[in-house]
Amino acid sequence: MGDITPLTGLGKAGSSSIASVHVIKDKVQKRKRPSEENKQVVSFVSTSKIPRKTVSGRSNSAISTVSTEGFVSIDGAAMLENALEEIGALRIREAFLRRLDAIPGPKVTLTNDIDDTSPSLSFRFVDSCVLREGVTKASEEFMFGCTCKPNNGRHMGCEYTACECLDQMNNRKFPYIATGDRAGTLRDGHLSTRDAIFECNRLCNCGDNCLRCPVDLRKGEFIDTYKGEIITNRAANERERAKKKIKAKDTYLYTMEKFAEGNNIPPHMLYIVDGEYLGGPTRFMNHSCDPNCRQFSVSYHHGDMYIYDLAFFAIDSIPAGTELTFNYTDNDHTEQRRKKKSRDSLECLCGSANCRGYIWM
Ligand SMILES: C[S@@+](CC[C@H](N)C(=O)[O-])C[C@H]1O[C@@H](n2cnc3c(N)ncnc32)[C@H](O)[C@@H]1O
Repeated sequence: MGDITPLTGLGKAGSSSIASVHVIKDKVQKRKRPSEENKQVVSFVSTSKIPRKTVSGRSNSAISTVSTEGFVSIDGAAMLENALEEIGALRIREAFLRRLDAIPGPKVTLTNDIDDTSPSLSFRFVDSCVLREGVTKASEEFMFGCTCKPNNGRHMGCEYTACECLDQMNNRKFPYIATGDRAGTLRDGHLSTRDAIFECNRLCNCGDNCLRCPVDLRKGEFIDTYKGEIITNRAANERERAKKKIKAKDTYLYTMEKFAEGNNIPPHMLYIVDGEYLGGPTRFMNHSCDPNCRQFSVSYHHGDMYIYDLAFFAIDSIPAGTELTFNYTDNDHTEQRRKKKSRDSLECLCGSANCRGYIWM
């Protein structure tokens, strides 16, 4: 993607703050489409490694002085400034919590048990992607649904049938488990692949039970999709350049390149989801070299190779309170290892035993 390296995962800038997404176990309503509605309850914990930021943008360290008696003395003006900063930070947090409360569906909470930094208020939660200038979806006219019998005479929808929606899937196998304890979760056979998932859509004939209705965070469970502004490659380059100028480190760009190779789509034609300013809870998910989630590409419009869902699934059973992570560069380990350290290399702070040292080189 121009002067931005195409990524299977997230962006490429340097490292700074690390807010993270955690699971809080809760029941999720039975709903039809996993990647749109069966979002799990998550909480955020900021594990920021950057120095404390103040509302005024100045460091607090400049306003405390150590007296000869060895006590910390703070003058009146500095105390006032400190108090105002605290109030400002509190207001930001309260405003952010109000935004979290307003997210439809299961409760999302935010905690920061590492430091006193506040989340940015220039970020807003959205429940679906926002298409920006130059980005177009494939026309609905080209959308088609399957011709399976409603619920296939049972309660399972159209799995294990000649469902046309599976035509684009490797080996034509329905990717979800239909019955038992893990009903609705991704099959182990699929979890170990990077294969895209093609699902039924509103034009399909198969009925309401076709898809999944998970109730807990089990292995293979759908978590949520990555949401944000969908922008062109050119716009993404411009945004990256602007960020470089101000030395901003965190990156939230996610390139939709799953179907590029098979369809000869050149990098400059690809769309990118930017979750920095508009996004969902998964925009806070950090990278880990030993992740518990993986992103899968899920498509409903079988003719649209540019826009699809970036859906996260648990690749293990995840106990409540565990940070949700995924591998930003996934299968690119070998390629990453071949690369040399550069200005854009991002040191990995995941702390896992098999940490490869860098998220990307
Ligand atoms: C999508 S954001 C993740 C959420 C972000 N930490 C936040 O607070 O909003 C991606 C950025 O987080 C940071 N990050 C995520 N995982 C990291 C890791 N394992 N080591 C170092 N930095 C990480 C990097 O700066 C990266 O560009």
